[in-house]
Amino acid sequence: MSGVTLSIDGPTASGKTTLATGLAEELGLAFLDTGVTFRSLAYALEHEPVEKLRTELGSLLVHQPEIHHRRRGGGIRQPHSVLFKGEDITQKIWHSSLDGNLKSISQDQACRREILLLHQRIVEKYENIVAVGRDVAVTLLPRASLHIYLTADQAIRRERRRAQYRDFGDRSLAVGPATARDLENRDAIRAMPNALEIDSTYSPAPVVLTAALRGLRRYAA
Ligand SMILES: Nc1ncnc2c1ncn2[C@@H]1O[C@H](COP(=O)(O)OP(=O)(O)O)[C@@H](O)[C@H]1O
Ligand SMILES: Nc1ccn([C@@H]2O[C@H](COP(=O)(O)OP(=O)(O)O)[C@@H](O)[C@H]2O)c(=O)n1
Repeated sequence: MSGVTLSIDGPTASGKTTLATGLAEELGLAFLDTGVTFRSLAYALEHEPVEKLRTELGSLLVHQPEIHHRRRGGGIRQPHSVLFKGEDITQKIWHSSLDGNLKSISQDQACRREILLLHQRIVEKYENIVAVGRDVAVTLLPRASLHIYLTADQAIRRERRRAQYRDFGDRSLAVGPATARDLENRDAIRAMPNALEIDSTYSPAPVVLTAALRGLRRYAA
């Protein structure tokens, strides 16, 4: 299968990253986590005013997506990384103290437009890519081979996040209900002809991956 593009949207801790990684590994895709860019801007906002981030984003921030080999070849060919003004900030963007900044960035429409331009320049470089976020089907990859909306009950998502970050005391455990943007996005995806909605509440990650691969075969055939 060549020219595979996939979008995955859904609320916090629904399993987007897990599914994207599985698909990237299975199919040898680049993996763009758009949330990483939002988190990087939240970090950058500690150092630069938002006006500068908006107008100079393309030169201030370099986001390299992860690139996977096909499963039999194995492993990650290039790990994801983010450089801000040349400094590698990949490990610095997860701290819960950045939650307020993250909210400001994600609600700033001008910032969202600049972030989208940055992501469009990234996806143009890859023939085979999976992108993950909150609005990627609608904004970034409207012509993807398959659009996945992944969901799970809030209590389950909260429990998963708590388990995931058990050994990372400085990370945010905030898991809210699906936001208005999530629901608007879900409805837009439901209206797309090549869309697949997966509820992972009672489905372990390998089952979700199998469902996504089956969906891809159906729509990309
Ligand atoms: N289908 C699933 N069933 C159980 N746990 C899962 C499932 N998918 C992901 N997880 C776990 O839930 C946590 C959050 O998943 P993650 O992929 O980081 O979510 P997101 O990217 O949507 O925030 C991780 O610890 C992951 O291993
Ligand atoms: N395409 C995107 C990606 C992330 N975001 C915001 O950035 C935050 C961090 O992204 P993330 O992918 O790490 O988020 P979670 O799924 O872990 O909540 C999200 O909670 C959203 O507020 C967004 O608004 N649009």
